[in-house]
Amino acid sequence: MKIALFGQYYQNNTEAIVTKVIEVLNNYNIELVIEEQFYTIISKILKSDYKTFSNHEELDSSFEALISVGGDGTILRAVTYVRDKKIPIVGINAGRLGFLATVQYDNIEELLPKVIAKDYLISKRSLLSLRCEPRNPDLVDLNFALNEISVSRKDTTSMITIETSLNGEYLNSYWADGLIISTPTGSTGYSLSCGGPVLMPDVNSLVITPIAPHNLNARPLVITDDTEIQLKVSGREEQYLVSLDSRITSVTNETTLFIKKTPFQINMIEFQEEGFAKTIRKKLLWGEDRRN
Ligand SMILES: NC(=O)c1ccc[n+]([C@@H]2O[C@H](COP(=O)([O-])OP(=O)(O)OC[C@H]3O[C@@H](n4cnc5c(N)ncnc54)[C@H](O)[C@@H]3O)[C@@H](O)[C@H]2O)c1
Ligand SMILES: Nc1ncnc2c1ncn2[C@@H]1O[C@H](COP(=O)(O)OP(=O)(O)OP(=O)(O)O)[C@@H](O)[C@H]1O
Repeated sequence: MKIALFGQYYQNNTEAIVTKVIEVLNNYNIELVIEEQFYTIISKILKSDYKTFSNHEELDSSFEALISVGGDGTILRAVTYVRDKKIPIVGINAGRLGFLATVQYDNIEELLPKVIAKDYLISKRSLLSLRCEPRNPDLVDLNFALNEISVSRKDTTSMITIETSLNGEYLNSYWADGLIISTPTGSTGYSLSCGGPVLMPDVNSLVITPIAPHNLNARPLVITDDTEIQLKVSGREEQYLVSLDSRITSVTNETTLFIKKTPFQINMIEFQEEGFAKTIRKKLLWGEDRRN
């Protein structure tokens, strides 16, 4: 059995986490294949040599899982390796919030054997893809997002106007700092900070959330996830920013954006004892209100 390991940083707890992961996998004779740059930064703590991978083409369905060591940002990056290959992803939280990275250091010994035994649930996560007209060379390869695709103003304090249509039907022109098109997974990220609703991860919906809209009646809107969203941005500056999760690029005002669900989903490993409801209580602190 083969498992991939991915991370981006080496900090205080990296050694403890990686050592524990290797110890558990060794006990089960699992072949570990480590992402090349992560391998370089953790090589000083490794006691043997490992095979590496350096791009998405080197991962395939022969991998039983990918372990991401870090925070949510690291999981978002891990997704760019996994893409449509269906390799289940499990995140060990070495960061701050770790909303998507649900395994804590103390649970590694208990939960990793469950990954090996496939004793887990798969939470299927939808993603968004972006098509630009005219074509944008920056957005040819990595044109998908697990959390959200957003547009926002660039090099100006002026608002932008985002003319928005759904399946070709005009919806609204948002006059705002920007607009977020969020997946259910992303609903607890940027969209939530801008007043959007929390969606359960498996609902077939997307959320359109304006960022600081000056049309005060503009509110976050939940739409079905088979909708194609078309955006046309105008503003004082020639360019605006488009983000796909943590990645960002500049786009000119003449560009029309078409956003829709990708044909593939990401398989997130979910343990019975660490479901979404528990994550909301723990990480969004819903459980802290003890009045009832
Ligand atoms: N004002 C905001 O809340 C804001 C602004 C920009 C980006 N973001 C989020 O950050 C993501 C990019 O992550 P990064 O690490 O590059 O940026 P970052 O370093 O600014 O971290 C963003 C924070 O958002 C949290 N986060 C990310 N995805 C989440 C999710 N699905 N549910 C709950 N929390 C989540 C992370 O744990 C982290 O604490 C974006 O996809 C976006 O959702 C949030
Ligand atoms: N492999 C790692 N080992 C130790 N610490 C890490 C590792 N990866 C990430 N961290 C710590 O977590 C921080 C955040 O990591 P990352 O960018 O993956 O997540 P994030 O998007 O900021 O989300 P979160 O709030 O969940 O940490 C890093 O700055 C670092 O302090």
